Amino acid sequence: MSARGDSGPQLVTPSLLRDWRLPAPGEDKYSRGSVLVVGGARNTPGAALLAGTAALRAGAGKLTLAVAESVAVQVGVALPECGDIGLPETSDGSVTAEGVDRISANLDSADAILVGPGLDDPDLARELLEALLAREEAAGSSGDAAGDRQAGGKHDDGGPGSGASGREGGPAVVLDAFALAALAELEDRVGPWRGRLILTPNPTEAGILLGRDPEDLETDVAEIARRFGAVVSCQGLIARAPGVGPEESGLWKITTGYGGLGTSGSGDVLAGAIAGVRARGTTGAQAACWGTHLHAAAADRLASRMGPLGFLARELADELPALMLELGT
Ligand SMILES: NC(=O)C1=CN([C@@H]2O[C@H](COP(=O)(O)OP(=O)(O)OC[C@H]3O[C@@H](n4cnc5c(N)ncnc54)[C@H](O)[C@@H]3O)[C@@H](O)[C@H]2O)[C@@H](O)CC1
Ligand SMILES: Nc1ncnc2c1ncn2[C@@H]1O[C@H](COP(=O)(O)OP(=O)(O)O)[C@@H](O)[C@H]1O
Repeated sequence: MSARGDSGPQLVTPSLLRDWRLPAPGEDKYSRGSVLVVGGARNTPGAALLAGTAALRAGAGKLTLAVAESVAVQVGVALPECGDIGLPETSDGSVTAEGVDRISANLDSADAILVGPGLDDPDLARELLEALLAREEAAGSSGDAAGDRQAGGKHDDGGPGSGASGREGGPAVVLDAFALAALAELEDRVGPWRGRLILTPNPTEAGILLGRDPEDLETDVAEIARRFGAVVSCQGLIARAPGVGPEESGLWKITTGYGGLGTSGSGDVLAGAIAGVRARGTTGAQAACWGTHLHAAAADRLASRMGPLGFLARELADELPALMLELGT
């Protein structure tokens, strides 16, 4: 099914989502997938909490938050449903790349890894991504499990009606916030993640990925997807790169949401919701379309109850289960 006709992007309507059903809940938390969030500097632990909460509200079965060690205990208490891991940090509380060893087992077992919410240092974020990519490159060259997954993995990222599972190609990698600025500097090293990368830039971050100011967002989001071999969700537009799915490319647009979504922490909730849906076994495009719709529909719902401004990002996450129920999944 072509996602983009001559008239532009395919609209993500409730009826399209009903035809593009989420995986059945399965028997236990393991069948609903696990999410690892890497972020949460000492000054911004809330971003990791918001993202993790959204992942669970979107139905993910297990959650681990890897955050600066000075705030890890508090994060674990604030969200008792998560496992938490303390990462090495600078004297300012910024997470450093040395922590990758501490999350090695989680990187191997997670279905979706979300990097970025609450990272606060551009240089350290780049070093963290470099360390994660180096680990992938080493796994690929030694032919171990992770490398086999990449080599043999299938990235059948079909559109509505596709029964493709997103798990077979290895863990999805969702990047947000400072991890996006870091990725812009690592374009030539992104190979191991191509086909399982999801990017959630706001328009500022889209400009950083493009290396110029955005002009026409439909064209620009598709360009970012193509350059990074990714699915991209930006301001209600979702693009899938050629080669990520069985079709050339795809472009979708959500029909819900408005400027009230621009509230502190909203982007963290969006990234977490997409990671949560992806971990359940969807494809990248399905996760991005579903997560972006749910995030925006949650804002519409809150606005109708509370008014157009003043709702909190964490309240967006709380709306997700009922919205999924209404869509029959
Ligand atoms: N409750 C919380 O703890 C919250 C934490 N947040 C976190 O705060 C951090 C900043 O997010 P904002 O949306 O305020 O980002 P900004 O509006 O400061 O910047 C937008 C983007 O520009 C890039 N950027 C910013 N400064 C840069 C620099 N010096 N060098 C290179 N690139 C740079 C990054 O990609 C960043 O995401 C993120 O980690 C985000 O997750 C926010 O999401 C708000 C809520
Ligand atoms: N007018 C709008 N239409 C659709 N989505 C919007 C609109 N304004 C904001 N959003 C969504 O809200 C998100 C806000 O995220 P962001 O600005 O990154 O928040 P934060 O960094 O504080 O978490 C955007 O990424 C976008 O998905």
